[in-house]
Amino acid sequence: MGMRIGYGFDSHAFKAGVPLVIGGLPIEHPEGLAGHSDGDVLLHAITDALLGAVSAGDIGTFFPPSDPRWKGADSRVFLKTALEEVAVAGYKIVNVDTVLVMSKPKIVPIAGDMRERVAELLGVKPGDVGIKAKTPEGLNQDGVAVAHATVLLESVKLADQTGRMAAVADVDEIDQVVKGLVGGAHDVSALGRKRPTFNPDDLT
Ligand SMILES: Nc1ccn([C@@H]2O[C@H](COP(=O)(O)O)[C@@H](O)[C@H]2O)c(=O)n1
Ligand SMILES: C[C@@]1(CO)OP(=O)(O)OP(=O)(O)OC[C@H]1O
Repeated sequence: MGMRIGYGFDSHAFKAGVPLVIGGLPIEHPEGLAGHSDGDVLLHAITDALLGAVSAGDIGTFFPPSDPRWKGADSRVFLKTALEEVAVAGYKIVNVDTVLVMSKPKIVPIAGDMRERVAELLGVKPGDVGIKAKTPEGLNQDGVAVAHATVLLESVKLADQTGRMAAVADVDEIDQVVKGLVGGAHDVSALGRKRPTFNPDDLT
């Protein structure tokens, strides 16, 4: 089984006097998000997408809202646990895509910073994280922030094999270039590169 997808959704109501944190990024805004934890709607959706991708339950099964330990908790803790579940299952993140739905604040001006923050927390490149935003037009939900997240995972074993196959391709390509330059057959083993053995049985 090489690839897995996951989807997560969350919503929190805006509340005055609470700091606003979305995607681990503190944002200047008169209201924050109410919740048992810090209310980071985006990290909660990504956490659920990761857990769902490896069939490991959901955020509430690990961190029940009835447990006082998670009162005011930093949502990065939830995300870290989900990342551990992904690693234990033998997968790594290919990319993550998200949609935030809220009337305010405007997300696009801070989407670059948010993308970098989320990528850092996930241990991936900013180019592997999508942050998009919509207003809840016609939904009568101006006091609410909603987040949707999808993740794609690949098996670490398969990733290693792909890397090894690429290495084989590299050696062959170099061999062709060298042949073109010096003419005739050329033994790439003389270049000190070991040709990795690829066993298709490893792909099961
Ligand atoms: N909180 C938001 C909501 C929207 N945007 C940007 O505005 C565009 C138009 O949104 P509509 O929901 O009116 O279609 C949207 O595509 C985003 O670029 C935003 O930055 N922050
Ligand atoms: C994160 C938890 C932690 O108690 O509480 P909330 O901050 O209320 O967030 P929610 O998205 O409703 O998920 C439930 C809980 O697991």
